[in-house]
Amino acid sequence: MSAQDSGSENPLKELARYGQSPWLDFIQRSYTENGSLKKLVDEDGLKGVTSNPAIFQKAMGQGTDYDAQIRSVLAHQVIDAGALYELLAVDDIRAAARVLYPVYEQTKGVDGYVSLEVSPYLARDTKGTLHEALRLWKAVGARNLMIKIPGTEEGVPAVRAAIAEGLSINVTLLFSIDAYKKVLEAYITGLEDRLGRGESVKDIASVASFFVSRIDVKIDKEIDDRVAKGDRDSAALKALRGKVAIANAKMAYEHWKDVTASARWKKLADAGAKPQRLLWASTGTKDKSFSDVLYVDGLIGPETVNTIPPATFDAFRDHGKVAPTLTQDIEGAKKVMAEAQRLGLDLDGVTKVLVDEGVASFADAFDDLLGSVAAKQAAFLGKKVTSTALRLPADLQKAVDAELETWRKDGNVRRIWDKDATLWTGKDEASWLKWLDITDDQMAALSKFEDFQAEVKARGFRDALLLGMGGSSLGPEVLAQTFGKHEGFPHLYVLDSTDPQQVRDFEKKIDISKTLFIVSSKSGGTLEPNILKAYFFDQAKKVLGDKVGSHFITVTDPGSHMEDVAKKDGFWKIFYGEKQIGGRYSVLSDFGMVPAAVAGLPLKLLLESAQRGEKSCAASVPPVQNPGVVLGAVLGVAARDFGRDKVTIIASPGIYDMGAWLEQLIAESTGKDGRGLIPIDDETIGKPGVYGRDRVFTYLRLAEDPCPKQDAAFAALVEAGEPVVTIELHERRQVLEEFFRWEFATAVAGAVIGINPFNQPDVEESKIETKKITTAYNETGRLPPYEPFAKDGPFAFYADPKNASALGGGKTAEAILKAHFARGKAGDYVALLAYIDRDTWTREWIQKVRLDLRDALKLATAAEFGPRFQHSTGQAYKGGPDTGVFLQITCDDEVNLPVPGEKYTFSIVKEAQARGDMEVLAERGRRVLRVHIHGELKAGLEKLGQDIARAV
Ligand SMILES: O=P(O)(O)OC[C@H]1O[C@](O)(CO)[C@@H](O)[C@@H]1O
Repeated sequence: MSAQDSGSENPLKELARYGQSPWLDFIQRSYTENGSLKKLVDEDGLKGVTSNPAIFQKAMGQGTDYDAQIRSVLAHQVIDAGALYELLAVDDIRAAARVLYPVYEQTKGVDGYVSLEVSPYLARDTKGTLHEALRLWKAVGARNLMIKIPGTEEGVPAVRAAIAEGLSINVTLLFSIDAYKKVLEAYITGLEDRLGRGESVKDIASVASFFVSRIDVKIDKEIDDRVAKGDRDSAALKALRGKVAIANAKMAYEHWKDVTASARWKKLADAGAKPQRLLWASTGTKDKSFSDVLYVDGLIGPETVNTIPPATFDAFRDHGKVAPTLTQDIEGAKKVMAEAQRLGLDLDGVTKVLVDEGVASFADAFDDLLGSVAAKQAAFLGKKVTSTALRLPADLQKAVDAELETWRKDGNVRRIWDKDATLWTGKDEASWLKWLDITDDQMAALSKFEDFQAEVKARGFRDALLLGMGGSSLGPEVLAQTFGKHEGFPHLYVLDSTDPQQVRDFEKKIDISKTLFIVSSKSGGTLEPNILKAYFFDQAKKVLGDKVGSHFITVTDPGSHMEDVAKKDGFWKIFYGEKQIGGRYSVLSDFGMVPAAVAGLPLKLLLESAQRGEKSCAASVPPVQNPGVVLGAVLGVAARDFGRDKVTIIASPGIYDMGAWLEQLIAESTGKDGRGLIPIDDETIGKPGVYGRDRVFTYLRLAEDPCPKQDAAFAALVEAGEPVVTIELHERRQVLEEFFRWEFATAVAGAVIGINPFNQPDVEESKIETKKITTAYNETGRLPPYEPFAKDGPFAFYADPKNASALGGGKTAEAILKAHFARGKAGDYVALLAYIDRDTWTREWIQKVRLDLRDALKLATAAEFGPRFQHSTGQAYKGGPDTGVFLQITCDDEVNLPVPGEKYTFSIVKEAQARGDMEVLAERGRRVLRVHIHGELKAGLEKLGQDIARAV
């Protein structure tokens, strides 16, 4: 017969007679909304509510309670999973606090509290905990709130500081008397700090959450194990089962009594301070052989709280026994403790482990919770965000899963956002991470770009020509190619070549008198944008006279040479880059935003898409749900553990140019120290049989305009068991989301393979070699001599002695090419490095040749134009894995153009760049051959293509 059936008082209510307040260790929106919580207050004398990450995980991770609010938040905000969780949690806490507020008033602030825990990730971080405690306190804004802080070594100083700040604190995860003593001391000292400053201590409350049942679980297990092994103290050990936790709690209470009786406390009490009450937590019975109300029945005493899980709460209402047990039989409790010590039960060890496990399990629960929120968010956003499907061979998938779990356990996503360089090589990585939150800054500065956009429109430019290399041109090129010309705005062209023919081609496309020139260079010292600026400034001056400067703007880092040039030449505007963002990570900084503004693109929408990318990769999004981490883990693990280091990028025709931007990002970031990923961009997809076993295929599929041929080819790859990552962009502007995601993924892949993804140590070398040659030319008017080792028809072949001798002495083009390509073996790649005009015809030509090579050799191929690729994939070719077989292709220039102020011409620069490139490749022991085409280029290329096809 239950206590209530028998007509006696409700045991829960009766607790009050002995000075104990029952709180509920549970919170759930529907429970608060449907009046269940209020009913407990009214009928059971409930006096408080506690929550923790595990409780929220149960509440939010399952069911649909929160769906309506999530949808409405997502309709108005671009937000990350952590911030979204917090909005929901804060609302829940506020709602529960409203229900409990009458209790708070009636008890004059002794009871009626609702607890909200700081992020469990901060359990070892004093500063972070305090900051978060203050932030949450403000966010909830309820007097009857308690912020929950773990009583770890690092948490204790935060408790003191938070108390001193006037917060009410619930100190959680206490298992040992020692830890509890420190917490009580922190509380008292915090109050004293306030008093010392002349501040009131009246409105502050605190509880110390002493965990009970978890101790028995551990100790009883130790007992059972020893008994099972036939311990000679078996009988004595068994007698302690289910007793140590309560005895331990009683000892804590004895300490509390001593301290609150002290003169030190009396001083605070006289000033109106409330004692920090002991709160019994973890009071659900785990061992079914014990009473289900063991940890309530046994711990009833004055000025204490028991926060009771719902099932135990119901059980206690039904058959709880109310008696002043906490202060009874203290001698017995002492004996239990002494006996435990005599028998060698390791209570100290157990309580230490329990703290670590407690921290870890709340962190696990929080990961789980944030993962559920992130997954829900992605599902509700639907086509507003890109979606990703992995189809990986089982062994790769397994390794990726393991990597993701390691990332979760180690909190690596947070380490990225915390700018922890030790995630990579522990060098200067932290100084290169401003790209992480640049999008938020840009959004805040939106009006600056919109005003500029309006000015550009008002000036009626017909064309815009961006001059830059690598990170300063490839992002803008994607924007220009993907979004096209916008009514009322100039046509955006991007020029990143020193090939005089190509420079001339662009000059012909534009009307100089109606062109806005964008000189784009982070360092401001890069050769190409400088000489291109010199050339076009000179040309424009002929047309525009003194007004020439008003047709030029620059995007460059503060203090750069280009800033000086722009000031001297009276440029219309100077936009600045961020010094803490490297070129290839700069597309969401002004390096992308300025050309986007010029081209008349919808800036807010684009930034919103970029922000979606940023938020989906936020510190709060656990690895499995984090699209940047997942992609980075796949690419990193595939390369590191499976030799699948050729990241093959295929994009739908509408967004094909993404590949060129990705090439630089991936290659320059990861290709160093003999390791890295080799991007294979725009290699027409073939049948599964044409590939080696060194690929990961990434398919950027534009769902609004897909290519059926690509779809079918990818389906065949999946069928054949190749690793395929399909990223679906539902609309074009999601390229901005993907910009961020790939930046993040590259940083992750860099950590997985163990390199610094933010430097480019090998690029500099070829620049130095180039400079030597152009300087020599300026001094002598001639290029240094350079002799081919063989000639055949229109072709002259060059190589350093080592490479030349490796080619076996063949004299014909076919024989030389055959010997060269025969050097490639499984797992290698072939790269065509063409220092020629990059136009439709040459692009088709190079594409055909690379496919001939791929299909014959079963090797991955790269088709690159110089000097463009030097600022992109060049780093990986020189510093990455030694798996490249390079054919450099150069030509006589039919057209040449002067470089104002220099003796050398564009043609000389291009030659110097090709030689510099070749020299460094050779010096690094790479397999490289140069073929120079004399005479007419098209005929020469056609013949070269035929010779290559015959050779392989
Ligand atoms: O913007 P800048 O400084 O002119 O540099 C252009 C490109 O050159 C590189 O330094 C490589 O040479 C890239 O990293 C960079 O994106």
